[in-house]
Amino acid sequence: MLQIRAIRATSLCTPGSSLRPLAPLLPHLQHVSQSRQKLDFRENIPSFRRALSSHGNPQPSLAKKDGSQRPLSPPPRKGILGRILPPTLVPPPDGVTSFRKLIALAYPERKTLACAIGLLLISSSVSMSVPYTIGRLIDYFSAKDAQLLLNLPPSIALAALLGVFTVGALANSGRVLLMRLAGQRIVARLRERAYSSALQQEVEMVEKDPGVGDIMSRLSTDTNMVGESLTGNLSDGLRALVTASVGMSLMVYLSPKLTLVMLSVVPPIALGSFVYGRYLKKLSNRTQEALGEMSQVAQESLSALRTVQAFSARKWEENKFSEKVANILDLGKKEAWASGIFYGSTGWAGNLTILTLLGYGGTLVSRGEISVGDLTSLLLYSAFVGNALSMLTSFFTTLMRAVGASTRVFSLLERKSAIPTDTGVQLPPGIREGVIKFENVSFEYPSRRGISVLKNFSFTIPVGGSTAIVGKSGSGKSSIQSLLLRFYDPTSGRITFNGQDIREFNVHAWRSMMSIVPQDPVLFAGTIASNIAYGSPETPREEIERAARQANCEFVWDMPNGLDTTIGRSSLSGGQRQRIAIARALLKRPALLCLDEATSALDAVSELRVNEAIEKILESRHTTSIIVAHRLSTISRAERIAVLEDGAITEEGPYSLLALRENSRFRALMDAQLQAAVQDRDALSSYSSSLDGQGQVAEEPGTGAVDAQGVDLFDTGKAQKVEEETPLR
Ligand SMILES: Nc1ncnc2c1ncn2[C@@H]1O[C@H](COP(=O)(O)OP(=O)(O)OP(=O)(O)O)[C@@H](O)[C@H]1O
Repeated sequence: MLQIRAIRATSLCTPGSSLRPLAPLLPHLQHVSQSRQKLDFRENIPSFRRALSSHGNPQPSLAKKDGSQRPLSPPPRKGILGRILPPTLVPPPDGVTSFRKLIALAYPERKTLACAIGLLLISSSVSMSVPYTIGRLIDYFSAKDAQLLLNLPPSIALAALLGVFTVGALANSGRVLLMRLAGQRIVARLRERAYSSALQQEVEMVEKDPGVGDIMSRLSTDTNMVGESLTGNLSDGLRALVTASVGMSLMVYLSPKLTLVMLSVVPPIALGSFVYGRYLKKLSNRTQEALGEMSQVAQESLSALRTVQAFSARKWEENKFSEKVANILDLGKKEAWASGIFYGSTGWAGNLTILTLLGYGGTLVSRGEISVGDLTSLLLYSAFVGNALSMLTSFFTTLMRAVGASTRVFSLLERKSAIPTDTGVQLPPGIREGVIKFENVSFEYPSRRGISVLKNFSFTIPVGGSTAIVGKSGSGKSSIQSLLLRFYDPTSGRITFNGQDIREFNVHAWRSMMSIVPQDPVLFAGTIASNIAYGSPETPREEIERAARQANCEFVWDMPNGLDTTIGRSSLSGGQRQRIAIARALLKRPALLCLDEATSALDAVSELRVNEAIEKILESRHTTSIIVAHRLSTISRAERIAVLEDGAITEEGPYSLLALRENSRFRALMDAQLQAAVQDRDALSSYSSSLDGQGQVAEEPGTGAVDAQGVDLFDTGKAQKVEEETPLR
């Protein structure tokens, strides 16, 4: 997930009937929680609202001060309720939609679930026969004329009962097994789809809002909750429903009067369950959000453990994490209180019912209206029914949690990226080369509206050759590359390729022509070979090897397993990672290469090896290279230089021209490096003379400054490499 930019760049790219009366309220519950929390990105990310309006949202909208859009008129209210009730009372369709989507998720498992439900009916029927059988047994042993089972001899009747119970137990095992299997498959599908959707989102959404931690929690906890509620919970709910309805019918059959007494406690419990379920759903949504924030904090600090330890910031990080944990704990406490009160009061109501049944039932027995066996069966059935009702409550609360969790999963699953990946035209076949133009491009980062990075930026990148973009740190050099790679789209203006707006191209097709060498290349867990062939696992071994040699990855052959050496995120040095990234880029033979040179200083030999590798790319006439350059040694190798200041190009031309022009913006910008180069040159001269004339250093033309590889940085012709050993700095 953290490596989403790299991945992008390589173009990888009928609920229980007892609940039916509550169904119309579900959307309302959901609406309440959505309005308080950031459950749905579509409602909460200004960039997403903007994206909706710019990607075919038919609703006319007005721009708000913060740059977001607000609809000109509220969406039309549909349905009879919509026309009769005031807007605040009309349940929004989202909740029901989520509910339907949940059911739709289980659809592929319909056969397994149907079998499981069949087994459930068998096992429940067997369970429901137990209280009746016990009643018969008691009457059989206490009264001489009573029958045990269908006038059968006792031994056969007992054997038949044993057989029935065995069948019930087998059916129950089968039900649990099938439900769990279906649940796991639903979770697996949901995770795969949600992950795929996350990989297709624009980088801003994944990197910033809601962030990696939140998405991870959607992929793990939320999906699990959804799968569990659709299978295990659904099965338990159905079982409870069967138990409650069959139990109740048998109670009516045994004694309608006693059943009526029991029913008097059901409505208050049902109401309590509903209120409790509502409250729990709200808490559950907030807990999931808080968990996401906690993961985000942990993920951030653990992935930067070196920095945390180097700055002895453990305590500080612990405090940040504790804050998030405390938030979850608070919510957990609220849930604990609600559960305690709820279960305590329902238990108390249950016991009161049993007492009433015993008192009133005893009177009926003494009057001879029912037998002792009947009273026993009734008591057992009422326990069964009470248990089933509490299971229905937990079914309802789990379902509410699942609806909350599913809203979070669905909002990720169905989110359309601000940079759509499934639209746009393919590039005309064979067209790999073309002039790229930035036409009056202005750009602001979605997370920093109001702060212009580029202002009316116009710039032409000719076919082939290399262009180095230089400018102060933060001047927007990398942003230009991000726009080219379509990690973002311009706020206004356009970027064209052969005259066509690049937004019209399918983003995968566009990116497949490009390659990047980022400032701090990311390596994935795997072998060096798999990292070089990233995104193209079928690449022949010889090509991988050739690319590695071209990119000067000679260090690979010093490793125990060469290209098959397993590496991780940080198991190589910066210079080595850059060279692997260059090999990766060379292997792709891109039409357009964006290279963001590392700012960190490399030792002279590493710099030489990296620069030689870069030069291989620059030499390719089939690749147009755009280099965000920091080191003079790299800048001097580019054919053209563009100086970027205050979001616009202030100077453009070949290196030889800009380096020698008095008062050029380029010289002002690179002054410190040029001075250092002159000093290096002096040091080099005295070192050469001390070697008794062994080292030859070019004196003319230019000012005499050379870079670490002996390239004359003030050469008025194309920078020439001095034929000598790499000098020491
Ligand atoms: N993802 C982002 N979200 C918000 N602002 C950003 C983001 N990336 C960069 N910026 C800001 O945009 C401006 C330009 O950044 P950019 O990385 O393009 O500069 P740069 O010239 O490449 O800098 P450097 O040479 O230090 O790499 C900076 O002010 C930076 O803080």
